[in-house]
Amino acid sequence: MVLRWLLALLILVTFVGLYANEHWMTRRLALDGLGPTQHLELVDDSGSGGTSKARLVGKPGGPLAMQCEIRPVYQWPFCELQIEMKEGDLDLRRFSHIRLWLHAEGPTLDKGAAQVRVFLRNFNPVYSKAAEAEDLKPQEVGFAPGAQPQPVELRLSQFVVSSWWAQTHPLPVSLVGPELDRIRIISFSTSGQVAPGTHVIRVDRAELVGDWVAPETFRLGLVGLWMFSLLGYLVWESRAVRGRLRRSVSRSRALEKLALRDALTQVANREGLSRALELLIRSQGELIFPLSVVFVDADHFKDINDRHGHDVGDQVLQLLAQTLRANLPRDDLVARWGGEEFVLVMPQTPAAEAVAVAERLRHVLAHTAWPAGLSVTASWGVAQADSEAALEEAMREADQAMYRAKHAGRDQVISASA
Ligand SMILES: Nc1nc2c(ncn2[C@@H]2O[C@H](COP(=O)(O)OP(=O)(O)OP(=O)(O)O)[C@@H](O)[C@H]2O)c(=O)[nH]1
Repeated sequence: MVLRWLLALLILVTFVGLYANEHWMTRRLALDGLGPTQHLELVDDSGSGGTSKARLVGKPGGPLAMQCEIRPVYQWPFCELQIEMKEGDLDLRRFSHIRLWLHAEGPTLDKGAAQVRVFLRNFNPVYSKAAEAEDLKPQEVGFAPGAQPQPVELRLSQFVVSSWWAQTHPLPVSLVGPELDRIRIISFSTSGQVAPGTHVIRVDRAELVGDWVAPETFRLGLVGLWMFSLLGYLVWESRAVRGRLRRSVSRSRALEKLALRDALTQVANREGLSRALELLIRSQGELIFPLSVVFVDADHFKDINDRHGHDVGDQVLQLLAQTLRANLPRDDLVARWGGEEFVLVMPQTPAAEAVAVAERLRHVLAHTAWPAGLSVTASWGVAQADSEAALEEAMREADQAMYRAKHAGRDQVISASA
């Protein structure tokens, strides 16, 4: 469930992120010639021997507007509205576009729409020694604002170094191309082939636009996020699988323990006895021999069931098992062989010693307080095994000895060797 929510969240983050990167995560810088950072200046060809005249028009607080009287005195007459960066040059590599709402009017030589040139002037100590406007490398794009829908969006990569400037400023090959890292002046100028007369250039709005995070980088980040999440999921999943495995192993061990124990008497069952013997032989080897096997069978147990009921019979079996278990050393094994029959396995015990133990147990049974005031006795058969190979035979002999005890009148111990 949590996983589904996380997946839904991840998909949401991806879509919102892509949309935000496209529409909201943009960097903008208004070029308005206002404030302490931008300084507005008008330049015309009077500095180059011409007589063209530029002046600011329009209301204060309104759009930047320049009126220019072009007079064909200087060879390349022009007027230019410059926005100078007063507090440090602009690194335009952080932007991708310049967006312009521009208006231009005036006579043209070809009767077409009035043209404007947009300049990005870059400072570089290699060629900007005097730091005058003409020493800044101009990179330009020219177009007729009236001939296209507004705003006009120019990619910064469209700007090329002005050829007229390159001719008078020979540069090493490494510097001949556009440079956008230290833009000091952004300007709007009349076209290079301008007709004499009155011209107006109005900048209703201008802004530099860039991405906070480049779309390629952002998408790469999203791919990284998905990969990271997937990796996290795989780690989490493999841990969960290991946890489940651990739990199921401990559950099956618990079940195995249950399967090896007799449910009624809580001592080992036949399978449990055989596993315990295997373990004993594997860990102790021949050290467990001589080993004695004792078969114990409750006497007249059917009568107990018949006279007092099955429940009392069960209680007798439980008490018999507990009494045997409680009166034997830890190393000795007690198991229910079936019905009212039990087996005792005594490592490092010769038959004579086992007979003595069985006798002692027989006396304990005689003094035990049985349910329903019963007196419960048992018949005992003892046999000795001297090696692993002799174990099965010893079991058979002990069983037979126990039957001999039954036939001899019950409530007694008989050794196979007797
Ligand atoms: N209450 C109870 N009775 C059981 C259980 N398992 C076996 N019995 C009963 O134990 C009785 C064993 O009877 P027999 O094999 O005739 O042996 P016995 O009556 O003890 O006679 P001897 O062994 O010859 O002394 C049967 O009646 C079985 O039903 C058990 O788990 N609970």
